[in-house]
Amino acid sequence: MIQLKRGILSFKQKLVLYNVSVNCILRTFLSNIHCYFHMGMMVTVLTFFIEGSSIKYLFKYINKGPDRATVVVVPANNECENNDVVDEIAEYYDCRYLSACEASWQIFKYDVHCRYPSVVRLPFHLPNQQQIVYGKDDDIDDVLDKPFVAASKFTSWMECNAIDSEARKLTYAEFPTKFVWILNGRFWKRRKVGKAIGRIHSVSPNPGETYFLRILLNKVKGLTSFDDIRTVNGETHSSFRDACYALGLLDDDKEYMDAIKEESHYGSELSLGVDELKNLTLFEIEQILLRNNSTLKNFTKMPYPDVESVSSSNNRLITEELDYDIPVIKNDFDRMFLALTNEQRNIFLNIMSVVKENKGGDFFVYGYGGTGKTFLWKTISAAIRSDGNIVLNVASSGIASLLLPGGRTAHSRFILPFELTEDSFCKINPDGELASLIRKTSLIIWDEAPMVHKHAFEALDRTLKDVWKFCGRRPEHDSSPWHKKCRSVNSLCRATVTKVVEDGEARNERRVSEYGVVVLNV
Ligand SMILES: Nc1ncnc2c1ncn2[C@@H]1O[C@H](COP(=O)(O)OP(=O)(O)OP(=O)(O)O)[C@@H](O)[C@H]1O
Repeated sequence: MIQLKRGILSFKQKLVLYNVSVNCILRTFLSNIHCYFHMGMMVTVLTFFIEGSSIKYLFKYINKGPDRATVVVVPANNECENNDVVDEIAEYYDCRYLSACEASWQIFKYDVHCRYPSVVRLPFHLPNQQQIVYGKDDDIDDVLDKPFVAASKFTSWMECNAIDSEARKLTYAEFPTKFVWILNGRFWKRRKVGKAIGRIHSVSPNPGETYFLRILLNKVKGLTSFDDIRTVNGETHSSFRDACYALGLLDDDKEYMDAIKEESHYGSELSLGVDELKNLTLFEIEQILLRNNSTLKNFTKMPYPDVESVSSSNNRLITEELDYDIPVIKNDFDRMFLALTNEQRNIFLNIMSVVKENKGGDFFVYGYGGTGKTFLWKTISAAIRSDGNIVLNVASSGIASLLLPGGRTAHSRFILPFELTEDSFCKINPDGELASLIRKTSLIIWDEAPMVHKHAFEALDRTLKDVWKFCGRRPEHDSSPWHKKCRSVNSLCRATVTKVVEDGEARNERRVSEYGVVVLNV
């Protein structure tokens, strides 16, 4: 932890520097954290330490791209006089500012990025269906005569298998570990140095034969022709699908049917009728297909589920939020609850009493960096989730959202518009799944709230009014919109975090309190 105390920069409470230049500070940092980054970025980081006293921002800032600026280039006075015609194209500059460090790095031609081991993409295709790229004016005969048509990476792999015994020991995906693709000659050659791994691109089951071919390529070695791929135990099958079955790579549905029958003996108390069970199963299949850009409607022989009759418990968002391992969460909660400090425990009990009694309330929590706010959110989330209830953890920034269990950015979770105005609304359909999720939610935790404009809270507030109006459960007499929502069904907490530095502590605290009042008044 670095803190600026009365003009003295201290590093881990050991190193104290007086009147040091930025370079010197940089060197100290570099030697301590074993990495390099831009001078400009470093100064920004230092500024953040000074203002935020948190090492966390170090990691936020090294991931940011280079700064951008709009620069106006004004001609010198004498140029203006001589040149009355303005040539906008000649005056247009598309530039990127390079800091001194980045510029030197580029000048010395150091690697800007590298990946190890390298990944070799392995295309594959059905017979005579290799992809060919050609221009609209190209002569088709010339195109077909080109070497890449006769020898694709995939067909060359089969040719290599025919002549090289080492090659026959490898599947297609393993091939690049021992062989190198020579692009100019269009052949595979044994690898002498280096390391690479192969990846066969995925294929959805929709195209059929291509999908089954991919399954075979991942399993079978030493194939020398398309016929060879379809041959299993000396028998050449008519399709790759049949070859998969013959190899036992695709089992029929019998094992699933047996499992369902067996389960039905144990679950005899289940009250689901046969039709209900069929409908629910079809609904689940439909959900899986929808996630893969398909639908049961594409399969004419398959029945379609009665979606209306499937209860709201099939709301995907609600299911996801309830899909926690409750015994594990309970253990986490017990451990964290015992560790809470008195201060944390008081806040915890205050918030939880509001949640449990369904009273509704708004809370604005702030404290120094590292004082255990995230720890508190985790404990509260575990308490609510272990009771089988829903808590929505959101944060103003993506990085802060990663620290929260099941966290999302507020923009993503509530579909907040990027350009916020005083009339903005979130794109939440009051009749939709997200609205149902919000209505079922016991608590919303919004981390780092001061990082967004108050219009974000106002937009959410307006939208939530619509969401609650839709189900007609909001009491009319209440005066605070947030409160109305909370009180009607759920309790709701907007918890915010900010950092207060020692220098100007009182000023910052006042600003934070003022912001808290603004947010709570939304
Ligand atoms: N009551 C506690 N018992 C044990 N460890 C705790 C407790 N409170 C906080 N910690 C630990 O202290 C560290 C800092 O806490 P935490 O990240 O929650 O602080 P924070 O206030 O959220 O910080 P920031 O504002 O920088 O995000 C974490 O490692 C956390 O696990």
